[in-house]
Amino acid sequence: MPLPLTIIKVGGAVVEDEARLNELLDGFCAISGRKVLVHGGGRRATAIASRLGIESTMVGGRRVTDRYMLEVVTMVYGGLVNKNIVAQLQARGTDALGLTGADIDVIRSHKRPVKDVDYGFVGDVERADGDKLTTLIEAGITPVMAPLTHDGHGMLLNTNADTIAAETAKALAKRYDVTLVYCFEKKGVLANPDDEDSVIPLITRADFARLVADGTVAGGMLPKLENAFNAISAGVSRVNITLATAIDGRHGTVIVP
Ligand SMILES: Nc1ncnc2c1ncn2[C@@H]1O[C@H](COP(=O)(O)OP(=O)(O)O)[C@@H](O)[C@H]1O
Ligand SMILES: CC(=O)N[C@@H](CCC(=O)OP(=O)(O)O)C(=O)O
Repeated sequence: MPLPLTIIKVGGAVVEDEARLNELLDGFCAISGRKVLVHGGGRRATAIASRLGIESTMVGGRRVTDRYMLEVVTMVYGGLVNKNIVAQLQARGTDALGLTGADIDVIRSHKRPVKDVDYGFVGDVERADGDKLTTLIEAGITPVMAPLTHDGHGMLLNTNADTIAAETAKALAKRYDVTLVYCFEKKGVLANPDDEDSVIPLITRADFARLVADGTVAGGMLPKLENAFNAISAGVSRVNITLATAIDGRHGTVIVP
């Protein structure tokens, strides 16, 4: 029986809010056994870019990234957000190591080809290195992954954090019994986005298609669900979308293969 491993992905609204982030990090540290934290920080990047006079454009929940925005996200995700989370985990006695995809070549990608939309410097993942992550994890280290990847030719690329979480989960599912938890500021996937308590307990692919078609699911929930289904179809044992203060797997929305 493979050993259990938990991957928690924390979204931008929680990263942005010190009290909520602290609560999430307390919860993360309380999880026993092997674990990985993946963070976003999209809202922080939008705010800092705006202060620098750079406007943000999102298409289908993903950021269009020109060379100036790439500089901003590199600083914000790889520096500000990642290093603060690592320091907070160290303060709680968790031996965390912050990684972008370029560090130890852990996530390789290529620049997304231009189709209907030119996303600019956005990376589509080719592979995540489960072996190197396993080496770190088995040495007692907790990886903290930022939403940046690289192309192997010196170019950093912006990659949605939900994708980083799914690709990391898939790579680690070859060795571990992986639970992937997407946590954010809502209680789960909502049947009515205006009603915070309208959590859909369980979603199949057919439900997802219907929820997109009727507009119930939109924006940042699109990459989250696309990645959630990708993960559950590729060997990840459990995928859950839930509130950042309810990461024990007993709340929120469960993704069904
Ligand atoms: N049906 C839905 N249920 C919950 N959230 C939804 C739904 N449809 C769209 N959303 C939006 O998706 C957002 C989550 O996406 P995003 O902001 O990218 O989160 P994260 O930073 O956690 O990845 C929610 O804050 C909400 O506004
Ligand atoms: C290409 C792309 O969309 N990259 C994302 C990466 C950060 C992210 O996903 O952050 P959240 O989890 O907070 O949404 C972005 O720049 O917004």
